[in-house]
Amino acid sequence: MDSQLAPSNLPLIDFSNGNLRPGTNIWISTSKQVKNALENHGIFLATYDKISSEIKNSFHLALEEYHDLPKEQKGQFTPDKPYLGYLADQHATCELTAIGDPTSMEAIEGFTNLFFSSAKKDYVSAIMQSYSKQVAELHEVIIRMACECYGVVEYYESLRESLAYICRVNKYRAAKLDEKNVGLAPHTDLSFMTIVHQNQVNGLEVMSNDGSWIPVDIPPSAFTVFAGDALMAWSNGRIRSVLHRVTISSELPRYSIGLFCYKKGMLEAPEQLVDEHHPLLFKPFDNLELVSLVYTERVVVVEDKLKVLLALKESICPS
Ligand SMILES: O=C(O)CCC(=O)C(=O)O
Ligand SMILES: [Fe+2]
Repeated sequence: MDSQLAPSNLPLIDFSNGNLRPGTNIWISTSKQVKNALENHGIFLATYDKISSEIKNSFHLALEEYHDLPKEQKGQFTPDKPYLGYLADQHATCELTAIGDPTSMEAIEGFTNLFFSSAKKDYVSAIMQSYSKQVAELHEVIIRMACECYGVVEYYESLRESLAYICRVNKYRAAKLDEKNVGLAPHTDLSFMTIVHQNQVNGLEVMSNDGSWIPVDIPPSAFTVFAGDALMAWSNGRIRSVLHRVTISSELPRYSIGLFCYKKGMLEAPEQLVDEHHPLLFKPFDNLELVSLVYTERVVVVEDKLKVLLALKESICPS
C-alpha cells in the first residue's frame, strides 16, 4: 500500500496497525514507505493510534500551564548539560525547554517538582513519561525499518541500546494583527531523528528542493517525523536532514512537543553503506558531544552544517 499524501504533499504513514510486526507484509510495505519518505523528503507525517488523544491532550494542557509561569521562574530549570533547560529569545517569540532522559521518572521529576503543585505533579510526570516512552517506541520502529531497508538489521539492537532521548517543549507566541514572523529560525536537527506533536496550530515550514518554504498542514492526530543530521551521517548521505523553520501567524499560541533521539558514543555509517559509489561522507563523531559544542560555543551554521561543525570540532577539540 502506498502512503497517502497529506495536504502539504508530505507522505502520511500509518503505524497504528496492530499487526505491524517485523516480517509481516504490512511491516515490509510500511518500511518501504518510510525509506522513500526519508530519502525523498527527510520528513514525513505519521499516525500512531497507540498513543491516545487523552495522553497528547493532557501533555499539551500541562505544557500550557507551565508556559503561563513567569519567564524568571522557568529560567530556574538549569540541568547540568548546556543543551538542556529553558531558552527564550528576548521577546519570547519562541520559548524552548529541553528535558533530558524523559523516559526516566527521576529525570522528569527534576522538571515537574519545580513547576507543578504537589497535587498535580505526579499526574503530569506520569503523562510525560508515558508519552515519551510511547514516542520512543515509534522511534525504534522507524529506525528498525531503516536498518532492514538498508540490509543492516544486525546493527539495530546495538543502535537501539545506544539511543538517548531529550524531550523539548516549545511555545510560539500568538501573532499580532497581520503579523507573520519567524518563531524558530531555519535549521536542521542534530539528532538521529525527531518526532514532534503540535497543538492544533500550524506554523511548521520545510524548505523544498527548489528553495521555497512550504507550510506543512498537520492533521490533529498526526506526528511529524524529521530525519536529523546524525541519521544523514549514519546513512552515508542516502537520507538528508531537512531544513525547517516555524513561523507565527495565528492569533493563538502554538505549542509543540519534540522527542529527539541521539546516538550515545561514536556514530559512524555501517561499512555496508560505504562503497565506491558511496564514499564515506562523515568521519565517525560523537553525536551528543556535537550538540554540546553547538550550545556551548553558540555556533549558528546553516549551510552543510554537519561538515562545518565536524571541522570546527577538530579545531576546537582535536583528538
Ligand atoms: O515546533 C515544531 O513543530 C518544530 C520544532 C523544531 O523544529 C525543533 O524543536 O527543532
Ligand atoms: Fe527542528
